[in-house]
Amino acid sequence: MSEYFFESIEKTLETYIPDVELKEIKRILYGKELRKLTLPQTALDAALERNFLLQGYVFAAASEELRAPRVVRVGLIQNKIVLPTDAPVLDQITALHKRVGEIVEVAAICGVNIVCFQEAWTMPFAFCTREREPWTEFAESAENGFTTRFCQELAKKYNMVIVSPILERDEIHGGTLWNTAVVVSNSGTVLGKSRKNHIPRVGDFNEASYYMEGNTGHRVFQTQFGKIAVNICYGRHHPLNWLMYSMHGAEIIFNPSATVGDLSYVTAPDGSRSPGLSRTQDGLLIAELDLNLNRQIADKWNFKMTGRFDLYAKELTKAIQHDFKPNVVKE
Ligand SMILES: NC(=O)NCCC(=O)O
Repeated sequence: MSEYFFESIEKTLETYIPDVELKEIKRILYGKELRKLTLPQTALDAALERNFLLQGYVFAAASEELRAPRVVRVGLIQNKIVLPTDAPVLDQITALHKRVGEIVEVAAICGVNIVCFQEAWTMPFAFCTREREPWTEFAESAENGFTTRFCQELAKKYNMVIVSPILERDEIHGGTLWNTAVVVSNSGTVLGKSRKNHIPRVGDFNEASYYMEGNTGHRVFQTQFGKIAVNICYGRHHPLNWLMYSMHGAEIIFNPSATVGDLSYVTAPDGSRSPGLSRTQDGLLIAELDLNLNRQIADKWNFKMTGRFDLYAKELTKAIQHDFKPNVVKE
């Protein structure tokens, strides 16, 4: 019997569920059925030839009288490693640059304005091995490392903002390691970096000995295409982490990850989401977003107005004290 590979939830649903039920299932799973983005034939051909999936969806917003639509295209790239993990370190990094570079070229044909690579994209996902060498050798300077310079070239060439999550070596602070997303402006300038705030300590996903807890807070980057933030991987399980990026004004929050599931998707403030890519193949997922949807949904649900943040700020300040007494009423 040939080996069975689970490709994606969507593929399985589309293969086995009749159309009428499928429509309803998709509505429940995705909030609403998103329109597929019409992509240029040259891009579709190039993706086929370069052996990666290419999909695109549109997250529309209602038209407004006083504001023009603020449409931006974002791209998310997922990719396998190219060379075996015992190949020379620089060869592994260079091969990944080449692979991701050819996907970015297709993103450019599709008019992507901001592209985000996966967590620690220049290396095999080694953080769950607990080995030191050679993995720490993949760490680079966020400001002028080999990979950042590569991204600066791409950003300039394609007029695209690039979110490049790497293992960072910070020479200014004694060569310490961090899990960092470098944000490169479409001008090619390094806008800055944002470090992973929460480190998983989940069984073998114990990354604490590889890098330190981030100290860049909830930084938001003002780009030509909108205000963006990066909540790296495990940080997604911490609702306050999302909240704080939003408090600082983020309009798009990227969540680059290296994990065990099929989790690469795009979701909008109205709760709708795109399908994910394949669990086994490289891919580029594009979403066309009208950023006006952010305020429309904020006005509809009033979460910021009803959030009672003052109340929580006071309660949390008390709750973190060592002598905190939980507010429990007993008979
Ligand atoms: N890399 C990482 O943070 N993995 C944690 C697992 C997850 O958040 O899915």
